[in-house]
Amino acid sequence: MSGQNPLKKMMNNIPVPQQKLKEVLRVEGLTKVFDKSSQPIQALRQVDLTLYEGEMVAIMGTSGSGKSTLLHMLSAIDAPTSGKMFVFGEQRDVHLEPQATIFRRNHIGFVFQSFELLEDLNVMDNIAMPLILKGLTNKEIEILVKEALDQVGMKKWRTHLPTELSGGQQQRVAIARALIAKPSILLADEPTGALDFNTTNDILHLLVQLNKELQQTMVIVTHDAYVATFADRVLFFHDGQIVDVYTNKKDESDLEEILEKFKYIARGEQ
Ligand SMILES: Nc1ncnc2c1ncn2[C@@H]1O[C@H](COP(=O)(O)OP(=O)(O)OP(=O)(O)O)[C@@H](O)[C@H]1O
Repeated sequence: MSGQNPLKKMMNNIPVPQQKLKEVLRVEGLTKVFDKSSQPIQALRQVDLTLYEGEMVAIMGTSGSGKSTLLHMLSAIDAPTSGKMFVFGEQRDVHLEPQATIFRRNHIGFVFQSFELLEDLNVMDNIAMPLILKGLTNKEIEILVKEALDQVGMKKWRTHLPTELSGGQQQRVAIARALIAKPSILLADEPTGALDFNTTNDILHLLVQLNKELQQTMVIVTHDAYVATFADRVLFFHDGQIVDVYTNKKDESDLEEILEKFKYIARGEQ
């Protein structure tokens, strides 16, 4: 999309949350260029974004618009080409090792479309993994895992292997694992992409419940407008930029309005 595209004009009218919320993570001028091949790819272009405590944000956008790249930058899985990152208001350089690993352990929980559970470990041990890496004692781990199993409704399945679980159950375990170390932000890349409609609903209700109970900031990348209706804000990406934002009213008009915006953005691609 060129600088003249009308989508860019909408940036002036992006609504921000009304209340004075506590800032958790902020990025300014985040840019990512993949330049290994002969033709460099600009995956993110000067993205500015603030994430607030306890909010659920959905990210939608056309394929290749930079959604996953943004999550990789926010979680310090990969480093941006340029831009600043602020953690609880303080500018931090979290993209170089060993700071990147420490930042991820302390601040980030990640949920993937394909669950990414360790196949040889049972449910309890998969959930415990971030705490083992953090060096907690066995007693501390036991208490926290028990609490997490209750939160995601997987107590009965605690000694089972991932291969003995349904997709929805595996995602419950993955969510428990992502949240057990009480991260500042949960990042989820298409968390319901591999699930059927009913299981998607179960997982979304679980995420909303945990978001409320724990005041957990969540960012969910999704292609599914229905999934986006569960969020407080929906950010629309196109060509490496946030081109629009929708604040959910949490009523029946949301789905229609999100679909409209998404269709408009997809048309802007042509
Ligand atoms: N490791 C990489 N090396 C080179 N190019 C990459 C790499 N990762 C992503 N890209 C490119 O960056 C752009 C953004 O990709 P990204 O995966 O962030 O998009 P997306 O919005 O998540 O897409 P999708 O919805 O299809 O998953 C694309 O053009 C993609 O080809």
